[in-house]
Amino acid sequence: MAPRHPENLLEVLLKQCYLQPRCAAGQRRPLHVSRYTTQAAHEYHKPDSFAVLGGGISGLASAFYLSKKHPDKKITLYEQSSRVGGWVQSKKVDVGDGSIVFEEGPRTLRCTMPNGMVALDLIRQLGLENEILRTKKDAIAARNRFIYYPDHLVRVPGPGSSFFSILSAVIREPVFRESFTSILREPFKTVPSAAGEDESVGSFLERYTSTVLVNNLVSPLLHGIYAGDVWKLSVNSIFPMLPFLERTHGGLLPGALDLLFSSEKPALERDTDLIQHLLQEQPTLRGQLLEMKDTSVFTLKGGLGSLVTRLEEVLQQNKNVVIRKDAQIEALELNRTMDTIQLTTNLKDEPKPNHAFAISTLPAQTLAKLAPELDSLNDVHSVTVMIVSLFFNNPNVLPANGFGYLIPQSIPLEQNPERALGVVFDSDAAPGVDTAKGTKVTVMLGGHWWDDFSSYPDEEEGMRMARTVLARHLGIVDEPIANNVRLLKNCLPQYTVGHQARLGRTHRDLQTSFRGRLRVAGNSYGGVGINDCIRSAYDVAMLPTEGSYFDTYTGLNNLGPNPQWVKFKMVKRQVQVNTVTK
Ligand SMILES: C=Cc1c2[nH]c(c1C)Cc1[nH]c(c(CCC(=O)O)c1C)Cc1[nH]c(c(C)c1CCC(=O)O)Cc1[nH]c(c(C)c1C=C)C2
Repeated sequence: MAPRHPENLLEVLLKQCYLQPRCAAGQRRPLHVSRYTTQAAHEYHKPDSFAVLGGGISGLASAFYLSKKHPDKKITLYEQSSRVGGWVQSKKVDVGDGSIVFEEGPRTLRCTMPNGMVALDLIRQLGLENEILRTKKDAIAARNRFIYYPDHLVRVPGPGSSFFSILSAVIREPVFRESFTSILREPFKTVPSAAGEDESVGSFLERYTSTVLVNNLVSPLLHGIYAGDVWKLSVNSIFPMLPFLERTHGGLLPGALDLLFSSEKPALERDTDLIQHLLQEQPTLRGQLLEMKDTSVFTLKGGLGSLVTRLEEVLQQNKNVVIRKDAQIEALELNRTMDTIQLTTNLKDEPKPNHAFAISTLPAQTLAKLAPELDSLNDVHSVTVMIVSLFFNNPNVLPANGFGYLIPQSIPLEQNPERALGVVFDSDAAPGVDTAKGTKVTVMLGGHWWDDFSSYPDEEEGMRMARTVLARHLGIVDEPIANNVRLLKNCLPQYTVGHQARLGRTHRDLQTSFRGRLRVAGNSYGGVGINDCIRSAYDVAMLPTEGSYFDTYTGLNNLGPNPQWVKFKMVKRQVQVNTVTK
């Protein structure tokens, strides 16, 4: 399956860029007029102070980038709770012979291009590069990934697997056998020519394969990223390369073959722009990326919570940045006379702050409540996940080692009454975080399975469910010596069919109703991972805050339907970005 971002291709680009001191600039649009460096034609508005709404990773990163780009401006970050960091939180627990870190949200970062590049650069700017703990590409967690089907762990063959091991897996394992024979049962299926309409990932891939294959092999992947339903998530938003190849080649197969063998490779223009920009701005990033080339995923000493803790520290050291915790935004509107963003808050000393412009990193539906003009955002709903982590003092409690496993949608609920999505083998996936000897695992429950639920299990019930899953699936009946349960209510936005059209409408609504004074960033729009959030913060904060184009920037400029594609061509080890393909 094609990755969401053409990582391999971009890795090639980067490697070439490392080798060449100067990356060939795109012919289509010279770098000096890229969206990151566009200069105002004339100044007509002098921003005074800026607001950032929401203190999760996107809000903190937005405030950080704004403070770098506008060192003389006052920036106020408003966070409704008493702590910043949002879903990113690490809890250290001492157990007898050492300590363990429970991640209450995301647990690792990946060096994918280009968003991972921005995250890595942020880590460097925060002075955290020596805190990085890597899981190498040849580590057991990177090599062993499992699906649970129908009643046992099945190893998914990876890129290095031999033809015979794949063949033997297909013959032996029902999950593969049923998937592939189901395609053979539907050999004369007609694949309608692409109408350009968005559809679900499931329905797109079903046209080329089968319902059984989608349920068995694709749904678990989307459980692990979005905790979402493969039949509802949008193919245009999640795997944009697939419909692009279908559209431009009249089918997925010719498109995939072309991708494999052609010297010109497609990529989203917004991504190639960013790569070129970052490599020019931060020359040392090349070396850092090279150092990470053997890394599958990484975390930080103390867990990913160290990232938000450090961001908060750095912001607090900046006298121009104010972090207001326990600050509830009650209303948000454009003050048409002053051309500013007028907030109404619960703050006694600052009930009606006025800002030259604001970046909202609030969840889409929360923003839609504050700004009814942005009603398309009401449809970006989120799912709830319960994260149950358990630590056993037996270092060999797992029947197999690896990243962990995901549970496909094809497992009927009678066989998955706990509605588990998957289990992460944390001790393998992120080794080196804990000093205590033992095994740490995390059971993820809920997601789209809980869509219609009006209430969720409490901590005790969650723990009972997780232990039942571990006993049934892995035979683990040991008593954990430490545990942690966290309910993440509405933590993962769902990019369902029509997501990009919604973003297109929101972009226009932001322009007409807020004239560029309100921009958006965060996980509701262009990606749900930490890398995506940091990239969205970078994008939105780097846009000009004054000038003739100011009114048109919303943070969604390049995220709507019909994104711009470019083609790379390698010429004498340099990269040319020169062909635009619609
Ligand atoms: C709250 C739980 C989350 C689930 N998915 C995400 C979160 C925060 C976001 C996410 N997870 C992954 C990606 C892809 C990019 C990547 O870093 O590889 C994204 C955007 C992959 C992933 N899924 C799981 C792990 C350990 C990873 C690696 C990165 C990470 O730590 O997030 C496990 C996992 N995540 C979720 C489930 C249900 C699950 C099950 C085993 C939901």
